Amino acid sequence: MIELDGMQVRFGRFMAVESLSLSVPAGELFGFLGPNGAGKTTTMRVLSGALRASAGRVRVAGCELPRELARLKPRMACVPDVDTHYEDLSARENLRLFARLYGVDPRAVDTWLARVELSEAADLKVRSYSRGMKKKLLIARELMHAPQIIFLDEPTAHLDRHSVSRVHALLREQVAEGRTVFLTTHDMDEVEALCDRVALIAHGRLLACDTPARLIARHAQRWCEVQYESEGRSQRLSLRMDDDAEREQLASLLRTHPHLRMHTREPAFEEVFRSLTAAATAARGVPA
Ligand SMILES: Nc1ncnc2c1ncn2[C@@H]1O[C@H](COP(=O)(O)OP(=O)(O)OP(=O)(O)O)[C@@H](O)[C@H]1O
Repeated sequence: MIELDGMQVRFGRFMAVESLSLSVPAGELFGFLGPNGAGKTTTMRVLSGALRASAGRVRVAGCELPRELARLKPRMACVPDVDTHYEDLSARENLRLFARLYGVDPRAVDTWLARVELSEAADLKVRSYSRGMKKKLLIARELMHAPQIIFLDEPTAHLDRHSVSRVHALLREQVAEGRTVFLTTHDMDEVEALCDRVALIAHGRLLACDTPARLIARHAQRWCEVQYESEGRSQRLSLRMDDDAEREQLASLLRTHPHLRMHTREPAFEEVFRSLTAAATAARGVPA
């Protein structure tokens, strides 16, 4: 559904994305992650046709970009990280307007208002909406025409926990129906809960691409939290179980402190993100 081959984006002499190659099949929920300024939004703008790549090949839903953008547009949705509503219209009026533009059955408007839990507020002007409500309206507006490929820039930023679950459920429904979802996020719990696969970029370069579970197994440490008494004082230590010296230190403590308390900490995706981005920053000679 998405094929990037050696895609580059330069702004003047600054290289924002450097030779990015990625392949995302149909029906996948794909997360695109990276620290601030990594090149995520820039990449998404290229994929959705808002920006031309400086080099490389870009293919989305069978359309070669930028040449076949007009053919891609009706098959695609793009939920940006800024609101683009008509603020002086109500939510219902906004959706009706876009339903007409997209050639969608107007009855879908009420269905989508209900799906994003905005039925009660449907006739209020969007100007009075909270940021979370505006984001949910934007998602409804963009999903209403059943696009094959859905791009979302931080779709759950500013949403409360209940709304995050609602949006996650909606996105899972989309992929269950064979559509493809490509989203950016800074929320590492969201990555583990939602994404089939993720790509991690920093400084415009791809660092890793795999399932969250495989990335955790490969890049996250297993920790053991240890608590024991020494010279009348309580001591706490976090020891890495993949490090020979620290494993030996634990064995030694177990011999000398039989009442030691310990528990293992499950590795989380947060640690994959931290370790890979810190290594990428160090490789550029910049202090982390
Ligand atoms: N139009 C532009 N002109 C010049 N530089 C730009 C332009 N757009 C983006 N950049 C630069 O390209 C780099 C990547 O920006 P981008 O917005 O893609 O990052 P991001 O990964 O989405 O970051 P964030 O998580 O903060 O949203 C940044 O250094 C940014 O300043």
